[in-house]
Amino acid sequence: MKYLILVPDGAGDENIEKLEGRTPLEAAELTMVNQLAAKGQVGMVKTIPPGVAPGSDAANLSVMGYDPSVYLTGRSPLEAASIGIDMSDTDVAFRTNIITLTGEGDYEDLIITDHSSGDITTGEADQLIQAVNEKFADDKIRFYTGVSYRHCMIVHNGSTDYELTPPHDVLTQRVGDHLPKGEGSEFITNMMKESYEILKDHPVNKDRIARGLNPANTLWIWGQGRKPSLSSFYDKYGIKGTAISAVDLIKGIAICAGLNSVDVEGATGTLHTNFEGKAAAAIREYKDGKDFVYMHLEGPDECSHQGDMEGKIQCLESIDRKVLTPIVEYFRQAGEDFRVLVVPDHRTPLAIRTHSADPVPYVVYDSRKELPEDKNRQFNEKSGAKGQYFDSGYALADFFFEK
Ligand SMILES: O=C(O)[C@H](O)COP(=O)(O)O
Repeated sequence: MKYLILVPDGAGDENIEKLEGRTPLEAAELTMVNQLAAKGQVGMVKTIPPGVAPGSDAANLSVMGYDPSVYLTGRSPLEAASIGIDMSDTDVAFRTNIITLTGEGDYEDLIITDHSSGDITTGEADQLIQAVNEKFADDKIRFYTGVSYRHCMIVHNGSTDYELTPPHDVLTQRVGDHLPKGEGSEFITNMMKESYEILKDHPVNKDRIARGLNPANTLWIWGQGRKPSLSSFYDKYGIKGTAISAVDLIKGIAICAGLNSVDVEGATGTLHTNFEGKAAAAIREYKDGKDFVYMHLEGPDECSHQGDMEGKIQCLESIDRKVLTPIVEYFRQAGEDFRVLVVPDHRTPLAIRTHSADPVPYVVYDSRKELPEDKNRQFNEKSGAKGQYFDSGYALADFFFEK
């Protein structure tokens, strides 16, 4: 028996007037997932518990079977595990985006324009992180390079008691309206402000500007937390698995849960990721004896943050055609019994360009127990609303992995 959980990050959305009232999941040509839906179960699941911020940290923990209210200590500590940072119990990890600010005048009057600095390459970002460490690193603070615009700051004997804002939640807004708050947060604000002076004229950014790309001209610090402690996935479900993702968050969750994590060349976390390479990596894992693959694709979420509706639909179609289809075809050709769960981790409505905690649709298909075909059963919000509702991602995971 083989299991696949495929997560198109942020794929959930709202009815869109430009799509004649359809959602991107309805408008996209999703041949394979809707073929599975027609002979499988479709419903809705609330991946974000009440009172928890709707981020991919909480949502993917939930879908993987872990209650975020219990296990989530913060986003950055999970990413730190993937980066290879051995956090002590007194360390605090802070997610450190390098973002694009635009405008003139005081730092506080600049505009938060791009949380991803135009999907800056990791190689470029690493040069900027080196410059940041030259300025700020000491025996208490150090920055570590992650993936693209996503990095990590470790503070030894740090505090987590600050109110910090994810930059993708406040795009197009004024810096001064979203600076860190809380006792002792001044050191974070000062680093963010000073980083602008270091980075805005850095050669990497002069080159990016010359190429018409968004510069990565300031640090934006958030997502803080202490070292996580997840129970073993194998102890929970009795199967061995692998996570395949471009981003440290998913790799980190997998590592903390005792799952394998596989890197794929050309996996970028964007609309232009190596879809085929990710599918091929999953098939290799199954051939190598793994029972389960957690396949995460960040692209739909990033398109939503950029307000790119066409890109989101294109990304959803690529995931269906270039990732899900070859894996299902492998199962069928290999004569494997298989069970597939396709579920967004959360909604990222294009209208707000950030996450919402509203329920998302799921498809569960089991090759051993096909339902009578009903082509009205589809992978989207309207069809899902007619099916079984799960009040948590981990309840859905328990259902999905039940023997
Ligand atoms: O900062 C990031 O990695 C993403 O923009 C945040 O969105 P996510 O929580 O859906 O990954």
